Amino acid sequence: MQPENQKSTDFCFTWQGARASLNLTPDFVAMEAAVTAIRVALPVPLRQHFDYLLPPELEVSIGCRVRVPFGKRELVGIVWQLAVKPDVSEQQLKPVLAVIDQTPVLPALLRQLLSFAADYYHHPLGEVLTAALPALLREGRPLADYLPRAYRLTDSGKAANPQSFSRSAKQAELWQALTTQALDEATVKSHYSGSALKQLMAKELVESFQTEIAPYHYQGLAEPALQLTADQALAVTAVNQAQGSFRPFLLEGVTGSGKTEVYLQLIPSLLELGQQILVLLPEIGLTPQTLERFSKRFRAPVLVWHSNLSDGERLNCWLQAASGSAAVVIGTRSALFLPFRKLGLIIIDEEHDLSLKQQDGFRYHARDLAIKRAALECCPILLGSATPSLESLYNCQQGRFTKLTLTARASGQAMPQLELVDLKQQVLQYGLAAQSIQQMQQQLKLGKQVMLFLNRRGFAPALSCQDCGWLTECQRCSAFTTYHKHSRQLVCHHCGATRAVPRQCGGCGSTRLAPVGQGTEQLEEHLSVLFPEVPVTRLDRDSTRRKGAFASLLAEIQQPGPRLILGTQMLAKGHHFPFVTLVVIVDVDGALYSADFRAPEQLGQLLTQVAGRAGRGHDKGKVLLQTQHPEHALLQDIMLNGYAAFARSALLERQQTLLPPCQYMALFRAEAHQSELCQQWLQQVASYCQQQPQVQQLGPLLSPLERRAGKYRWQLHLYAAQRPLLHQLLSQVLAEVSQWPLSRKIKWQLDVDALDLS
Ligand SMILES: Nc1ncnc2c1ncn2[C@@H]1O[C@H](COP(=O)(O)OP(=O)(O)OP(=O)(O)O)[C@@H](O)[C@H]1O
Ligand SMILES: [Zn+2]
Repeated sequence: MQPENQKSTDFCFTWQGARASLNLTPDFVAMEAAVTAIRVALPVPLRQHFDYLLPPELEVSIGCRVRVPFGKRELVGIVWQLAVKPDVSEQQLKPVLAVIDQTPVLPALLRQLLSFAADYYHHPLGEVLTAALPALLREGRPLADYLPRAYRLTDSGKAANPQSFSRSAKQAELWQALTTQALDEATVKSHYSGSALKQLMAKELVESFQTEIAPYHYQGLAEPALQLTADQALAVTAVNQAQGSFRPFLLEGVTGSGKTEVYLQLIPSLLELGQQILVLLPEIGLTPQTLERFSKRFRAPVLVWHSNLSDGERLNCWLQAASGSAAVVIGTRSALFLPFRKLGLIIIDEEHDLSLKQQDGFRYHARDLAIKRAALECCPILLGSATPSLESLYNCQQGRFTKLTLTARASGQAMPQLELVDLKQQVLQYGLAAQSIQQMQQQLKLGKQVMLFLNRRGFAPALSCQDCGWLTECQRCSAFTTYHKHSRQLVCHHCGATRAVPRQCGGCGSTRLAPVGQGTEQLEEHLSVLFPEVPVTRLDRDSTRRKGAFASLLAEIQQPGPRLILGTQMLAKGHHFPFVTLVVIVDVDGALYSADFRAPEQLGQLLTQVAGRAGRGHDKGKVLLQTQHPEHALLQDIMLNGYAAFARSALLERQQTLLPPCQYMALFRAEAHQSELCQQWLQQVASYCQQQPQVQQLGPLLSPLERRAGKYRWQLHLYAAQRPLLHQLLSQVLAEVSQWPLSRKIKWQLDVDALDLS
């Protein structure tokens, strides 16, 4: 019989045993004389292969890191293919300098995912790799350096005479502790003297050794689960039944319907099996509350992953995912590239959120790649939202996703009542209608909280001259500069340029400059005039800049008692505000007439999400929507029929107008100081693309934000009914583009499934 402890070491994570624990295919090949070159993925933004000679004394597996010469530099890359016929002549091949890993750091499944991503987004593999590997691994130190260490007595340590420490109590204390057991690094650091350790090691009485990271042991629920509603129970059963197979689900649950409880109840059965769960969130801001809810529920390690972690913390999370010692990882976009040992389920909350798509460099959509990952892992994936994207709804319609619905709030509370406030011919007080102020007063008097939504940070969108009408503009962008009263600056929200507030008008020299329009900073000031007794909490990018500020402002809101909460779209994202009974949407009119075909969808989502913050506790909620256009079809539709019906008709419209998600799209962008160069370059792309008449073109067009940071911006849209057709054309264009001299004079990008058309 196998002893118990040996069984558990089989599953333990050591780099010697990493191949087994990372589930790798046996692609280790001892290099033979016949092999010509190996292909290495390097972290450089170039669309080409990099082949190297492997000196006969070196051995390497696919997925291992190697150090190679690159121009005058040395780079750390990942072996991607063995035994390739090199792209260059044998004389030009340079040799690999060193092999860093004995066993792969990138398992086969992840390599497959990254290759897919590089192909799909037509992005250089090297940059895809950079997004996927923690920074410390890109530095090229052996992994063993990062594994946890522990301390134990050497043979002479064991034989040491206790009397010999009589002059050092601290050494005696540590030695004594080590006589009973080895101690891990963290324990030694927190409980014992560092210098005592150093001295014991110098005397060769104590030695350090590398320890293993073991898979987690699930110890059950830490708090009782809630009794599910019938809808919730159906959803949980459906996803549970798909365990062990790839199946995408969309959970469309109205705000406050208890989607999180569904996520929580899917997890225990997977933890029993030792599987891991990835929870993707669109924003860092949502990780603390989700972490709290998940770690309170399970006696199993729940980790977070986001860009605010230090390099060391990220590597730690990466190692724990790889070793199976992390049970649940809650993370933003790039968590989808973690090397889980056994992934059993992926959950994406707020799946409609645009932040799930990376908007610079490697422009991937975390939702779409997560679906690919689930397919590779053979596990279910659950996308949750109160306002699903038209993409996901379309996938349900096409039978690719299974739709699950939660139609009512879990608390039994009715959905908030929506009311349009017509601003025409009204005298407003600080941008608020008399009716809004009166209802705010009423709720505050009752001790309730009121939330005001205004999607414009700063004091005012611009300063204007009261004599000649001159407005403060950014010198580098086609945009006005926002007046920030607190920091006494004009800030461009597009390029970030700041300058001191001018004393005089730039047109006529008058000193009569005044703010135009209202931002959150100004509304905050006015609210404390209107309601001097009531505390105001403002949540926007400026008020949450300081580390920890966001969490402490959220904590304020969780306190009962009258309060005014004011903020930008930050407020709309998945937060649970139990004491808010009234939401006032101060101004949406700017968003009603946008040229972007996605604008109505996004506004519908935003309004529904903001409205969904009302009435989540015991008291019923109400939403006031202030507008100059109460007759606008979108507002009427949302108000009378709700998001689900609105989305259905929006999708129909996309079908009729041949727009995504009913068509596939890609966008070329060009930027340069000279506008004509961009236009010319895109024209060249457009002409080339004409060879494929089944791909429709729109443009080249000047982007809605014509100039940013001094550069003019143009775009060319491509649409096709069939994805392969579009992608084949894109590959052909990209091969051409690299040979055009003009390509070096401008900055260009390709954005597949572009969401940002600004
Ligand atoms: N079955 C249940 N019984 C009682 N209360 C529940 C149940 N499920 C969820 N709740 C409670 O309902 C509230 C709202 O749940 P939750 O925050 O999960 O909603 P949500 O669907 O994620 O909302 P949103 O989309 O607005 O973020 C929470 O306080 C939660 O504890
Ligand atoms: Zn600017």
